[in-house]
Amino acid sequence: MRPPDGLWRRRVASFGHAFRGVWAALRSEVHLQFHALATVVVIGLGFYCNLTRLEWALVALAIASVWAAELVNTAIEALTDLASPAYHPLAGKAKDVAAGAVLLAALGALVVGALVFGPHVLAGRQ
Ligand SMILES: Nc1ncnc2c1ncn2[C@@H]1O[C@H](COP(=O)(O)OP(=O)(O)OP(=O)(O)O)[C@@H](O)[C@H]1O
Repeated sequence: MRPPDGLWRRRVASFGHAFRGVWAALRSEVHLQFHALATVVVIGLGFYCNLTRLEWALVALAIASVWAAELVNTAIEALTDLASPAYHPLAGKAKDVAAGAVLLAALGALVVGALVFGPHVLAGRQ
């Protein structure tokens, strides 16, 4: 069923807000710029290694989870700085926990990268 026009406009606007958020974070966060570079390198390597569909799916999930964790971390950092510019143990906890989410996503991506690309690299050396 087709939603009313106003609903479509709101949905399109929501996408716009979301892309604006990604762009704003990308411009301000050096970590995200590094992720962008790493994403391009990994995708290039994926084509070079001729990954299977399942391998691409794992790599895509790993890339997306690191981006998602980094974006949430950026949002929590901004909110924490707004709510508590002065030192507060809870503000520190919020930032540390958010950073922990990025760390776990990055470790997971590292494992996926090693398991997916490792055999291709080893096969290439034989
Ligand atoms: N308002 C605060 N109150 C208490 N501790 C804080 C506060 N702000 C930052 N911290 C502590 O300092 C650490 C670093 O905070 P900071 O805001 O510099 O983030 P960061 O990890 O350097 O991220 P980025 O480099 O992306 O800005 C936090 O993880 C937290 O432990």
